[in-house]
Amino acid sequence: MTLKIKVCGITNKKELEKIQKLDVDYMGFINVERSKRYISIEKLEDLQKSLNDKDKSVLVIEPENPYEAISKANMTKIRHLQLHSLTCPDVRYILWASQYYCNIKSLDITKVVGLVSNEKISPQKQKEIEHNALFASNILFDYKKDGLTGGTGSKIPLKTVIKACEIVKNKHSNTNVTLSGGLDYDYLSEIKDNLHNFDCIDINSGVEDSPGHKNIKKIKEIVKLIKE
Ligand SMILES: O=C(O)c1ccccc1N[C@@H]1O[C@H](COP(=O)(O)O)[C@@H](O)[C@H]1O
Repeated sequence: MTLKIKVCGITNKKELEKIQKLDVDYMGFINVERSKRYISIEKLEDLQKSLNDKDKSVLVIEPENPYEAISKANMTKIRHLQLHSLTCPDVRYILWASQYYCNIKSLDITKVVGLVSNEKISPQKQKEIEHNALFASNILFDYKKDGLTGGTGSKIPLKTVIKACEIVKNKHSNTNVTLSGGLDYDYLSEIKDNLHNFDCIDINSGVEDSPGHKNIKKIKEIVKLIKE
């Protein structure tokens, strides 16, 4: 299977239109207030009108509870959610309640799991990864700093994230794994031979001129490196 590419943190129509012409599989819109790439639900709805393939949209959120996640999926009609908060039972509830109450059939959930820079995965972290692998359709591994994930621009040690990926696949081989955290062209070139471990890569701050402003040339170089 070819490695998929998600470009995250798109904030404006001009860049969206250029990015969607590239061989990119997913486009992420960040509705997390603490983010420098934050966009409101209203702006997001407007951007969605310029998208040729709405199935490529990913709504990146950090909800306080499952109801907030369901409500945002309902409002935006985006069927891929990337959750930077909540627990496994919450994810289960979102999947059930979105079908039961909102008639949302196929909600696709990416659960973000934060990893830190020390190389060992603790038994507790292993459990967290295994539980998430059972309920989410995709696990996104990101660098965790001060208890938070998202937009840190920092890389997870490769050994650690490959081990984490093995834990997911051993628990539930159908669950996809996305590599994230400070990915840029130079790093991706360096680790190219290890990318077969993952289903998708998520590029964000590593392809920007400034937060929320994507450098199309940098994205094109990565697309060429991965897809050609
Ligand atoms: O990018 C942000 O500002 C952000 C803030 C809050 C939640 C998620 C955010 N982005 C996601 O963070 C990862 C890694 O980004 P980076 O490559 O380290 O900049 C990526 O999945 C974005 O989707």
